[in-house]
Amino acid sequence: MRPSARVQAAIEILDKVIEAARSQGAPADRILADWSRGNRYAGSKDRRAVREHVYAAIRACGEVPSSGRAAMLRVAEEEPELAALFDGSQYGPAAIAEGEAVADGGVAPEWIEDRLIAADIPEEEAAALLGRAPLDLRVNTLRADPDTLGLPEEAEQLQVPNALRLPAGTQVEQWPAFRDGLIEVQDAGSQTACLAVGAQPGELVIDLCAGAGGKTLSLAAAMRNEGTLIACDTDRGRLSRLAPRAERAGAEIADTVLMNPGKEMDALTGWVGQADAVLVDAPCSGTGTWRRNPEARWRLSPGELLRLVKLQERLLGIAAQLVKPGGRLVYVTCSLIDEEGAGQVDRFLAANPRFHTETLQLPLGRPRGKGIRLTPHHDGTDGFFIASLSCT
Ligand SMILES: C[S@@+](CC[C@H](N)C(=O)[O-])C[C@H]1O[C@@H](n2cnc3c(N)ncnc32)[C@H](O)[C@@H]1O
Repeated sequence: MRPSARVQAAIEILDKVIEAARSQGAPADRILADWSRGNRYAGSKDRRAVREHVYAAIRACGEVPSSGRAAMLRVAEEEPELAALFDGSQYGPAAIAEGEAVADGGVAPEWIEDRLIAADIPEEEAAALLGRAPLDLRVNTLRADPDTLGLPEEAEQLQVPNALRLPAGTQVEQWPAFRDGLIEVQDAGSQTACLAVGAQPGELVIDLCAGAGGKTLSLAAAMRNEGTLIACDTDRGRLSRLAPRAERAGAEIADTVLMNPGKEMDALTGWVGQADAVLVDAPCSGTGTWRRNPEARWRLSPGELLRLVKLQERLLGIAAQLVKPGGRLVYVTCSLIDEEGAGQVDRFLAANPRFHTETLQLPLGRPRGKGIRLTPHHDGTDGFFIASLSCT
């Protein structure tokens, strides 16, 4: 494909991404994959270039743009080489007309920017939310020794124990170390959240929102496969991905529990007041993960944020019932909005006098309210809020 044809393809894909964002349709990655399947003439370099154009435009536009072309013109305003490709050639985009609409820039829709400002996220921190995430690995200590693990590429050792960093886009899936479960792909912020749980061998630990088990596997390693680790979720598809991952990682103590949304306690009655630690890695707006999923900010609405805040509050209430006296409840979100983080914890503590805040000693992050906050700008990780609450 000629460079201008790649730009036109990206514009057409962006039109679909915009439509899908408005109607909560397919994510951008799926739309790109469909385009690749339907346009076999596009080689791997074409596909990579088109993808880069699409994501550059998504990152560049804070609000949902009016069209794919307006979004691409936003990028072209900053990049003269891209603007030159609007040349009206066959398969390329039409020449730029005078006064043509260009999408607004900015970090996010205004109402979200207001929430970030209220959460004391200054402009440069907010901009870093849209950078490119490196590839972080966790050495799986159930299978490997971090000191003797040889990897095919130079990996930077991070402050977080067992965490390594490789450049964005490194393909580790084919590495024997990955196939054999010696390493896991896991953001260093996510690894830090697991450290906050302080899971010990022999304990009963419940991962209430385990998803596909990214944190569960880390907890199993911290527990050295000794004790009981219960991984719960309401999403059958996600939870079903945990078992093969656990097998690869040699995480033998992880048991899964599928819960009914709204009736979660029905599946948890056996553990009331029993857990040494409960991790609530709550469903959230994901404002801290825009580096991986910049389109998420086009899909969030005030109503959806409110729904998530209420769900988080309910999940905290469930977790509180499971923690034994002397045990801990660790609350984590990958959001930087206070309503989902520091504010949520303040409300919980006010309503649950049995719980009080534990001071966390973590290798990354800064205090925020009664917890710790990690940001891409300050910590080089996804954005997280982490709080540890102990039960008397
Ligand atoms: C942030 S993700 C968890 C990610 C996972 N812990 C990891 O490290 O990969 C939040 C999870 O909460 C789950 N969830 C949503 N509603 C829930 C509910 N009512 N009870 C438990 N989990 C729920 C979602 O299915 C999703 O997997």
